[in-house]
Amino acid sequence: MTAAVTEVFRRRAAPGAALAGEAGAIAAACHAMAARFHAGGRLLTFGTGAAATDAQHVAVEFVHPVIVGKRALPALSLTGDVATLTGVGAGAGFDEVFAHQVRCFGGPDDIAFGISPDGRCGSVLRAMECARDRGMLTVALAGGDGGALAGTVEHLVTVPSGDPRVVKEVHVTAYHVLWELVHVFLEQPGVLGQEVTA
Ligand SMILES: O=C(CO)[C@@H](O)[C@H](O)[C@H](O)[C@H](O)COP(=O)(O)O
Repeated sequence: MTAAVTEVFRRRAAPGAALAGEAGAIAAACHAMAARFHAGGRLLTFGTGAAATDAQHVAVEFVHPVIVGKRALPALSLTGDVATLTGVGAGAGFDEVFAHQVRCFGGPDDIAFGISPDGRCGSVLRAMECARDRGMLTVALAGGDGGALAGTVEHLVTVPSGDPRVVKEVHVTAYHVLWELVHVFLEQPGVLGQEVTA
């Protein structure tokens, strides 16, 4: 293999290892998400570009688990309705496309789950501000230092890479891990009121 090919594979080694430093943040996020589901809350997911379909992937993992026998949990992606996205975008600007839906659908027991590889996506940030104002739990996946999301959400999981391709690839692993750990906590409701440590 040429050095260039080797380098491409080196950057993609072990997504789980890339998240090792985030274990505590992931566990805390899942514990808080499980508590919201236990209380009857729902998950609203969003992101732009490739993260829009990641948001849909996250929602279907919860609504229709790929692991047979796991409980279905209420989740809705805010990225799939073209009429709403284009209507709100044209009328209020693209930064409002998720915030408007959060205001319509989000309640205080719910969870806002945003994905932005650079942590600076305006529509994700606006939605998180609205979600926080409504008392929703705010959880985000980002990359690098987390960008502006770092100061905006309660639970941030960030992939320590400056390469957006690697960040996006590791995000898939991150949200599968998040889904799995939410179920671990939900299956032991006694731990939902306790402090969680990694
Ligand atoms: O998502 C893709 C393609 O992978 C891009 O086309 C797109 O411009 C951006 O990366 C996405 O909109 C994500 O942006 P951001 O959340 O990192 O600001």
